[in-house]
Amino acid sequence: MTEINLENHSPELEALCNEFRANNRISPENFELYQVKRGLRNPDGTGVMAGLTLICNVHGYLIADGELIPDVGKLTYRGIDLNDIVNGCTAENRFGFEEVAWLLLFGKQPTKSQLDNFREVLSSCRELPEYFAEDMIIKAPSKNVMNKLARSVLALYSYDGDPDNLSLENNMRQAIQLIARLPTIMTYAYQVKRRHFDKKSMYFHPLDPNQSTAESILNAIRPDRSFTDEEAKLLDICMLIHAEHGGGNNSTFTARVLSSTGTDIYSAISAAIGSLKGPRHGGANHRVMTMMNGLMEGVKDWKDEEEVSDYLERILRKKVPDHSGLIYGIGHAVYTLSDPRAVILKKQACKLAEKRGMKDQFDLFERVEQLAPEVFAKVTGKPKVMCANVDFYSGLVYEMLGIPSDLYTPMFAVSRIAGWCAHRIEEMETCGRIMRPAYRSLSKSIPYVPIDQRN
Ligand SMILES: CC(=O)SCCNC(=O)CCNC(=O)[C@H](O)C(C)(C)COP(=O)(O)OP(=O)(O)OC[C@H]1O[C@@H](n2cnc3c(N)ncnc32)[C@H](O)[C@@H]1OP(=O)(O)O
Ligand SMILES: O=C([O-])CC(=O)C(=O)O
Repeated sequence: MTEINLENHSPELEALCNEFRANNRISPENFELYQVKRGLRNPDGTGVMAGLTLICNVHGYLIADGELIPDVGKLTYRGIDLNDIVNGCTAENRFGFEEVAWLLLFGKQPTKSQLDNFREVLSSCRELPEYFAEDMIIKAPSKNVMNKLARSVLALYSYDGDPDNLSLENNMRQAIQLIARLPTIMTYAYQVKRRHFDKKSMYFHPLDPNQSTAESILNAIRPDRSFTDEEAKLLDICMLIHAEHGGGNNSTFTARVLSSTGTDIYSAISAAIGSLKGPRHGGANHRVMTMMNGLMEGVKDWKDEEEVSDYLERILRKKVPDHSGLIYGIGHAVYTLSDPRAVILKKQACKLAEKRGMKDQFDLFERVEQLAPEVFAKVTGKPKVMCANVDFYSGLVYEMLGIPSDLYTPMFAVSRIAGWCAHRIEEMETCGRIMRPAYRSLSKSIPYVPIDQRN
């Protein structure tokens, strides 16, 4: 008997893959033929309507006479414009992430005393269960912090005295604890990754209960624990604009799909983290920076639009690593003319770049944002209104804030957990039916062949 060598590119593995290729072709025309909504998208690109929500609205286009008309993007949390939340918190010079988490979970802006109370509860829940860090994080390091977040969230099930109780009260307790603990898990996982894989020092600074979530993250990742109020407030803005994006984004939908089965919160949230890690979703913020670093090296004159366009064309033609053919940070399933979060981040990135002497880098990002749609149209022959999405400028802001690249996508997760929890609870409290779409089968009936008659 030949042993199967499972090493990458081994002839045996290649033979197995060829077996798969020979028996698993579905031609793209079949999607149209059977009216299957590839990617759960209608023929005009809009999403298939899969649910009702009170939590958020994502507006990116208008429909007039059955035609999709591109529009300026608008994002509202519980009916309130995201820009107004950011401007309100900035004008009052206070942190906003905790307030947004309350708004998303409970449906109304908190009063001052409700907010003070909620902040205290969150900070009292930040510590991890006894021996959790030792057993789940330090003893089993992961190269990837998102992977460690997902595994840790799943492991929290075993530390919960009542993990499968689906009452609103229990879901709410678990949600609040998860929102508070995920940043702690993230910073511990990062320290362990640094020590184990990067051979650098690892430090676990004590938590300070008086700090906001953004401050506690900076406290945990800076070797000397120092940061300015301005830096913490900017990180807080980054967190609140990533906190929620409707029920249809892939990770939130994942959390809702799992929740619709009646599974526990830890299973649903760890699956959502796995979804967010993907480079077409939250993982794009990390890929944007890798892509831009490649572009900075590959383009001699950053101001030369032709040279930048040529490089973007090479990306789309899959000639540049990672050979995905994607210009990361550009395009969106809903937004057309603009993603309001990218607009906010761009403004912050520009301000910070001027201060940090990184204006040339910022200008190059802006050039890519402007050129990408026309290069896309040239290469695909399909003109498309596309804009920078939330992931385009976030990595640049994080880099200028001294946040390590290992934490770009995890920062998204520790923010979005507020939205995931709100949607899980909404799914369980207001829907109550298992999600179960259909797949059209293209297989034909064939007879079973006894093993000694097969060739
Ligand atoms: C937090 C977030 O998730 S924000 C999004 C983060 N992701 C990225 O930045 C990755 C780059 N962008 C993309 O891949 C896409 O624009 C997505 C995933 C965001 C949206 O994808 P879709 O909803 O399928 O976009 P849309 O319907 O406009 O796409 C039409 C076609 O253009 C392609 N396309 C869209 N954007 C890009 C891009 N930036 N680079 C290359 N091709 C693109 C799509 O892959 C799709 O190709 P297909 O017809 O061969 O399947
Ligand atoms: O809505 C989407 O498809 C992706 C997105 O921007 C998000 O989840 O923030």
